[in-house]
Amino acid sequence: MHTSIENLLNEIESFGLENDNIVKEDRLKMKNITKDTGQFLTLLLKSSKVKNVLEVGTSNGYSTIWLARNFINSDAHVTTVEIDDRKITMARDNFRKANLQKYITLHHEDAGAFLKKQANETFDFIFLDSDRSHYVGWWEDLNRVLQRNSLMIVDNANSHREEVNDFIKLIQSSDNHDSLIVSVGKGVLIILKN
Ligand SMILES: C[S@@+](CC[C@H](N)C(=O)[O-])C[C@H]1O[C@@H](n2cnc3c(N)ncnc32)[C@H](O)[C@@H]1O
Repeated sequence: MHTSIENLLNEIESFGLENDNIVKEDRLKMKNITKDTGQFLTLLLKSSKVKNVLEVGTSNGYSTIWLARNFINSDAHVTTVEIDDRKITMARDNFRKANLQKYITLHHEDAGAFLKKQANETFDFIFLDSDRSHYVGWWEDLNRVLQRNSLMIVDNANSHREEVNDFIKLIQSSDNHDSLIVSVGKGVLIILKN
């Protein structure tokens, strides 16, 4: 890993953990992925020919940097969507510090509205880490914009199982998808669209 990006990731990780311990309001928490989830995403991207990642839920850009740093000197790209004004500002600042702006497009928008506007099979990897109450409602569009033989990764499958349970059941009932929950970080649901 590029040393300055590694330092920046460590800084953002520490900031997020400290911030989320102090602030009471849910909206103000960073809720970043764990470092091992970042490493897991890296393994998946490095072992594949993924070109067009969609991340739903940017926060301050910690997971986006984990994703985009794999694309340095390539033509692959991360598109990421975040609704919160303050987090958009923080993410933009962190992408600049990481010098990864050219590999990232940040959309300041509701993810549901964003998904509706995307063409079929636009993305060959999706990382879903947003407001879990919307996942079932977003599924049709998430599935529509994902290419076949591609992965969608969903965080918090163990830490917030009750909130993602209906979504997990929906995926498990599909004949066109294989899925598995792995105990990395907060629990990661891996979905393969066949
Ligand atoms: C768990 S945090 C994302 C953490 C980030 N992936 C990371 O690891 O650094 C979830 C984010 O989703 C955003 N969010 C919630 N509802 C959203 C929506 N409808 N559209 C877009 N973003 C949304 C929240 O503001 C929050 O920043």
